[in-house]
Amino acid sequence: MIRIDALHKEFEARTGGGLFKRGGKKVVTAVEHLDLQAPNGRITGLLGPNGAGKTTSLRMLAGLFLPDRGTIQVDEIDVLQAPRAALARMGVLGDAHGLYPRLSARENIVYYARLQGMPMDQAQARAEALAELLDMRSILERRADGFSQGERMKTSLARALVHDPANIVLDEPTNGLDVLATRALREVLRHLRSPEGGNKCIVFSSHIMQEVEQLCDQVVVMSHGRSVATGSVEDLMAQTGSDRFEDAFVALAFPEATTAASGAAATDRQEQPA
Ligand SMILES: Nc1ncnc2c1ncn2[C@@H]1O[C@H](COP(=O)(O)OP(=O)(O)OP(=O)(O)O)[C@@H](O)[C@H]1O
Repeated sequence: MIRIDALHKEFEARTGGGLFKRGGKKVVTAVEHLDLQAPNGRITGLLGPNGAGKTTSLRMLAGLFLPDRGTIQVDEIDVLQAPRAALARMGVLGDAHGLYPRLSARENIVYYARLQGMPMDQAQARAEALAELLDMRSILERRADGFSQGERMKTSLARALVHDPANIVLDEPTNGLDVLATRALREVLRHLRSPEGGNKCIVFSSHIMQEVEQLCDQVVVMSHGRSVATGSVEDLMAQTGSDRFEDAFVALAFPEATTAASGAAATDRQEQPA
């Protein structure tokens, strides 16, 4: 189970400048008071437009960035106070897959298992089991440097799952995948969520509505760094009075655009000749 409370992160970004001019600095609030609760046996989607703060939130969850404020707990272990214990309970698939190109898929997985303190025979057995689960037997002995995007994703996912973590965190996992690879990933995530797959707590970020609609039990909509709505796809559609999830998302994530559009429509109606 993952719980995030009042998470806040700002960055100092450089602005302007040029060959003969010094640039300035500007504070960017990437995540502002974010709350999220992701239970076990459920897939929670973090859905938001570009720049909403999804990656920054997941990086803080994975212990890669320190938040300015707020708390993150993984199975009730505080990520800031006990990062190693919290990370041991998490499998993280980041945006940069970071495989060792000279190692085979098997060696990449086994190496990571050994870093987690797993004995060699157990690490090899785990690599075999994950190759079966992720349908990657045919690439297991190949070096990673020629891998396609889908093959890289599978190898990275196997590496993230090597220690059988109870919590799985994925940042835009379907980026660059074709329809078959996307389907395969969806099936794996559904399996991991099920009692047979271990009732995992799965959190993934996306800006693709269909992805979230098909997979998530719960959606947290992010906009401008904040969580602006939480609920099932049906809840969010009912909350916004929308027939389509895309409309619900636009109404929640871009309220200013929706208000402006309905204002313009009202003006148009008033200006219609009788
Ligand atoms: N290292 C950084 N320095 C300065 N600004 C940053 C940094 N990392 C993120 N930001 C800013 O924080 C905001 C949130 O970025 P983030 O990458 O978390 O969004 P996102 O929802 O993952 O977007 P996308 O879907 O485009 O990947 C953006 O305005 C981004 O420019």
